[in-house]
Amino acid sequence: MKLQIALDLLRTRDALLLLGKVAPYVDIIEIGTPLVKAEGLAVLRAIKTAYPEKELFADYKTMDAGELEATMAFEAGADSVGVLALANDATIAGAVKAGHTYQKRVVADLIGVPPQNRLSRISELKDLGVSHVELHAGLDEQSLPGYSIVDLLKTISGSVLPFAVAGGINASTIVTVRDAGAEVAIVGGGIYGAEDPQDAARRLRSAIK
Ligand SMILES: O=C([C@H](O)CO)[C@H](O)[C@H](O)COP(=O)(O)O
Repeated sequence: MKLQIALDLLRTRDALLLLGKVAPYVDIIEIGTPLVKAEGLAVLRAIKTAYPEKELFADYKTMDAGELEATMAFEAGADSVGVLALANDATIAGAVKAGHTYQKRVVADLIGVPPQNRLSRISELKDLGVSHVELHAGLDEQSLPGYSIVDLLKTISGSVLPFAVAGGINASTIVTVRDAGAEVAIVGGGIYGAEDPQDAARRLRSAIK
């Protein structure tokens, strides 16, 4: 299983400072939605230039204009881009088309897809040419009483596509995520919110190696 850091920060400078401490422990660098909204395409260029050997994921959460937004991300250096699974099939198909054009990856983010609909939507996404999905409880959902990553993981069992998982993963839960069959564990707050982000990243890496 790969480890992806979600840079949900607001400044490129802070993202680069954090990466200076944690990059050796992660496989994929995610430009978080708040960061790309704050800094635009320049943050993709800056981080790809600083870490050309790392896979760069642009967390666009695209809901419309799939081909255009994916193209923008790919041309700025992203190796993969996120489109919302809730988007219209035409949006998904547009993003997939850009992925083929640039030979890069499109990940469909299941955030907001009701649990009972997830597996059927994954099958539809596969038919639309999507190759990877993300099982995702966002920051707001995580803050609700009773949120449990174990319950989240139950809803992906039987997926016909490889999946990443995001939803408040930390050093105590990452092994459960791996054992559920995830291809990628995405960790944001568990690293950037830790007292010692480098130690947090090191412990996450050693838990799954
Ligand atoms: O995608 C995310 C969220 O929607 C804010 O943009 C996070 O990057 C993702 O949830 C991972 O972060 P943590 O849940 O803090 O690990």
